[in-house]
Amino acid sequence: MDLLQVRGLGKVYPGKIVTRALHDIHLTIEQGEFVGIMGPSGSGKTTLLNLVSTIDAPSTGEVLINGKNPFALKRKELAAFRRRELGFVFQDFNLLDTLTVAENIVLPLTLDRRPLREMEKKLERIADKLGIRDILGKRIYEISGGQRQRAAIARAMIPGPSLLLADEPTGSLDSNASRAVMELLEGINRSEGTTMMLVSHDPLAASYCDRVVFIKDGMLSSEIHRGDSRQAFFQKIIEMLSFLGGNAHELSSIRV
Ligand SMILES: Nc1ncnc2c1ncn2[C@@H]1O[C@H](COP(=O)(O)OP(=O)(O)OP(=O)(O)O)[C@@H](O)[C@H]1O
Repeated sequence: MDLLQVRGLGKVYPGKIVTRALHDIHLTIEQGEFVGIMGPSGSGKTTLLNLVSTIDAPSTGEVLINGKNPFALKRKELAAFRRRELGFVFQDFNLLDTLTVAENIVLPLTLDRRPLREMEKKLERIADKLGIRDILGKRIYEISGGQRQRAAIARAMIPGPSLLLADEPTGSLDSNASRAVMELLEGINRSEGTTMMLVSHDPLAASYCDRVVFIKDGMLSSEIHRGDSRQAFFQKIIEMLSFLGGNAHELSSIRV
């Protein structure tokens, strides 16, 4: 079943200099698929993620999530749709520093006014899954970057979203923490069947996906599938990035 359908999507940013950031994008992501979006700086990756996540509205075309067009919803319905159907993971974690890990994780359920018992049960389950049970009482400033990202993933996953959207989730992490975070995302994708879309410059992170779609100059340029070997996929991703071009610094942080 198709979880995400992007049809003829385009985005033009108006202004003194008009920027056509995306042009006629067609992309389908199946239920349970883990898809990476890569491309040179300025190619339109974040714009695509912002349109799929309903943060920004398209200039042309449409986005369907579970067959529903979120842009057709009223403001309140859209807020509820976002809270229940979509999970977000960001490079800089977006956690509230003065709250505990547990308070941060249950925040989406608190906003949805879920019963306390349900929150506790879900918190326990997700904390076990992400290996952060022993830090639930700590405040965000007391934990490491890798632990912060795990807490952010737990917060994104606790409502049971249909689609998890991750924007450079390893961008602030060292290679060991990056690997651990990607293994967790891959594990959740496999065990919970959550569909995932990841935007990243990091070939290591992208190599955990089932498929990587490349964007260049606001258009889809190609896609490659993982197959059995993550190592071979990693190599293919690097070759494709070199082929597509971009700035040298984008490839300078490659971690094998
Ligand atoms: N709010 C905005 N207003 C005007 N132009 C924008 C806006 N956001 C992005 N752009 C432009 O749209 C194009 C695509 O930007 P986008 O951020 O989607 O690229 P990206 O692939 O995510 O880049 P990076 O890898 O550097 O994050 C760029 O030319 C950018 O300058």
